[in-house]
Amino acid sequence: MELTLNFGSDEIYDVIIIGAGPAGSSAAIYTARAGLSTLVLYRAEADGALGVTQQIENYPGIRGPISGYELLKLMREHAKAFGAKFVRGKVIATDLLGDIKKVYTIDGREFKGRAVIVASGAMERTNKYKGEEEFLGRGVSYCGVCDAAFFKGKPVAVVGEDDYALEETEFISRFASKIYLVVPSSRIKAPPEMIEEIKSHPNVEILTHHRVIQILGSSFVEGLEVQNIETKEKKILPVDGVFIFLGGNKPSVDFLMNQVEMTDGNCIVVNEEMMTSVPGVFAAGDVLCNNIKQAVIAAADGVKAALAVDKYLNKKAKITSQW
Ligand SMILES: Cc1cc2nc3c(=O)[nH]c(=O)nc-3n(C[C@H](O)[C@H](O)[C@H](O)COP(=O)(O)OP(=O)(O)OC[C@H]3O[C@@H](n4cnc5c(N)ncnc54)[C@H](O)[C@@H]3O)c2cc1C
Repeated sequence: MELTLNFGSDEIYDVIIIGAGPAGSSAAIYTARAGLSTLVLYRAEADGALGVTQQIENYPGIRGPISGYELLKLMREHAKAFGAKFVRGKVIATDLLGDIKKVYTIDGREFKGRAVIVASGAMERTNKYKGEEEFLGRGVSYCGVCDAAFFKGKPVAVVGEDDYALEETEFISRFASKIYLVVPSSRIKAPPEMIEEIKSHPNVEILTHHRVIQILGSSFVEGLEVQNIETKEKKILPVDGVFIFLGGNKPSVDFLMNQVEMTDGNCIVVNEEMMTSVPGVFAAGDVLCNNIKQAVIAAADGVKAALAVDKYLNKKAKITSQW
C-alpha cells in the first residue's frame, strides 16, 4: 500500500481513461491492444463499485465466487499485458475542448491525451456534514497527499470505509500524532490484508459503526462529534483536522466541469458510439446511469468506447471490430 508521486510528463497519450473499474480496464485492454498509447488514472486500488464488492459469481468466464477486487486485478493485468499504463491519481479537473485534452489530478499533476474515456463510475457523495463546507481548507480536507503535512504531530480524524480511505489513512499516519478512523459501516470494505496493515499502526484507532454528527471549531477545526450507531453514545474527538473519503451513488463527474452534456441527474449523455457532446471525449459504465448496473455491462460499454476512440483517432469511416 505505497503511495508514490510521479509528476506529469510532456508525453501525449493517445487516450487517457479516467477510472480503472470494469469499464475503464476493459476499454484499456482494447485501446492498448489496438496499439494506442493508453494511460488509466484511478483513485485507489480496491476502489469503485466492483472494488468494494465482496463476492461476485456472475461475471462470464469467471465462475467465482471471487472478490470484486481480485476480478479487477485480473482485468488490469490483462490491460497491462497489452501495454496500458495504470497510474494512481484522483482526477479533479479537466480541459477537454481542444484537440489535446488535459487531465489534472489532486496532487498537482497534468496529463495530456488526444482522446479521453470517462469511466469513473457512480459512487460520489450526495450529502455533506454539518461544518464541512464551513471548515473546508481550515481543517477539512479531501486529500491526504496535499494536506497531511499540515497536521504533523497533530491528531486528526479520517472518515471513510473502503480501500481508498485506508490508503489515505496510511499516508496521513506518517504525519499525524493520532488518527481516529471513523467508519460509518459495521465493517471496512477493503481486502483483509489492507485492514490488517492499518490495524498494525499504533497511532490509528478504528471506530467502526460510528456516524459523523458535526465538525466543530471556531476559526479552524477543533473537534469531530460522532455517534456509535449501536449504543447511540455520542462523543467529541479532539482533532485539528478531518479528512473525508466517503462514497455515495452519484456519478463521479465533478472534474468534467460542465464541459460535456449531462442529464439533470448528472449522468453523461453519449451517442450510440459512446461519444459525449465533446469530440474525442467518450464515456462508459455506471457514470452513464445505465438502468442495469452490472460489471459485464460496464465492461461492454468500455469496449464500445475503446473501439470508438480507435475510429476517432484513426479517422475511420466506421467502427471496426477487433479480431
Ligand atoms: C455492493 C455492490 C455489489 C455489486 N455486485 C455485483 C455483482 O455481483 N455482479 C455484477 O455484475 N455487478 C455488481 N455490482 C455492480 C458493478 O460493480 C458495477 O456496475 C460496475 O463496477 C461499474 O463499473 P464502472 O467501471 O463503471 O465503475 P466502478 O467499478 O465504480 O469504477 C470506477 C473507477 O473510477 C475511479 N474513479 C472514480 N472517481 C475518480 C476520480 N475522480 N479520479 C480518478 N479515478 C476515479 C475509481 O477509482 C474506479 O477505479 C455491484 C455493485 C455494488 C456497489
